[in-house]
Amino acid sequence: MSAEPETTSWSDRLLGGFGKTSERLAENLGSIVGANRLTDAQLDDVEDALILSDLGPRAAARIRDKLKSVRFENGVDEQAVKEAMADEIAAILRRVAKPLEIVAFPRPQVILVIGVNGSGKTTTIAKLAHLFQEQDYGVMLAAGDTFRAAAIGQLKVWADRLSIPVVTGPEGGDPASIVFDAVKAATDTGIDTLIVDTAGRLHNKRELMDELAKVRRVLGRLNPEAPHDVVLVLDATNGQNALQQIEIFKEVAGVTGLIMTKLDGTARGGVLVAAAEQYGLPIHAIGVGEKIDDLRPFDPDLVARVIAGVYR
Ligand SMILES: Nc1nc2c(ncn2[C@@H]2O[C@H](COP(=O)(O)OP(=O)(O)OP(=O)(O)O)[C@@H](O)[C@H]2O)c(=O)[nH]1
Repeated sequence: MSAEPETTSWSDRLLGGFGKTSERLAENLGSIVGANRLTDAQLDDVEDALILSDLGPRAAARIRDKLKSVRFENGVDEQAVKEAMADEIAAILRRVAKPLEIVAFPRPQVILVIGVNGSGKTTTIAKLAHLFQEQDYGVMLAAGDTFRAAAIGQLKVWADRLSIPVVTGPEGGDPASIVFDAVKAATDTGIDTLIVDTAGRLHNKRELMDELAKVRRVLGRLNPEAPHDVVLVLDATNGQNALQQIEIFKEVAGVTGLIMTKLDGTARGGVLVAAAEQYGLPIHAIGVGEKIDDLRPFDPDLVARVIAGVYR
């Protein structure tokens, strides 16, 4: 039970983070009262509220369908409907909640992190590194985003702060050669996981695809299993555009899992549920702030209750 205070504060941060999302859902839901079943009109209202809260048409239709058969023993009211919604949102999220685990043998486990510029990629890499450090894993970073000098500098700053090694090259350098050096260094020094930053030039799909393909080829030469994970970082404030990014990066980079950031301060947190329902890709963690410990593996039941506005 020693983890209790930490868990509590994370729950509080989640509550703060998803506050706007659950407020939006409550606003759209309005007041609902009735006998033991939701009427068709009320089910329509629930479905609309879910869509307006960015949960997406598929998740909204699924939840509507499930709520149709729910019998509310103590009558229909807003709280009871929200509780029932929380159960169904949790069912959708449980299927995809999957923490990123270090299991590769031989080490290192190579994690490519991809995402458009500004999605929170670099910060997320630092937060992930911190999470792994907390679990006593040896972590190394590689600055594979050589497109912008600032990206390299930012990664170095985080590595210094966390006291972990980082392999960098010059601006405009070949990402594949940096990744090659990094894997060699990580292997030689017994590092458990190498987290690789990559460029996020979505407007030039061909170039990005070629670059990632080259990184993969080079990795494959050193370790046929690498990269073990290709994690797409998404900015929740982009709402439905985040879903389009999944579509494109799936095609370009073979995404194996997602991390959604900036769930704090946005009313669009419902997009997490839309992504889970629509793509079924593992969701490894969520970010609810700029601080180093603002990223955690996500607890689907807790997040569902926070979104539905029934936590506490
Ligand atoms: N509020 C909030 N801000 C975040 C979160 N994650 C990252 N940020 C901020 O978002 C901004 C962009 O994050 P970066 O990590 O630089 O994003 P990037 O995708 O690497 O972008 P470039 O460095 O431009 O390639 C920074 O100001 C971060 O502090 C989050 O979960 N919540």
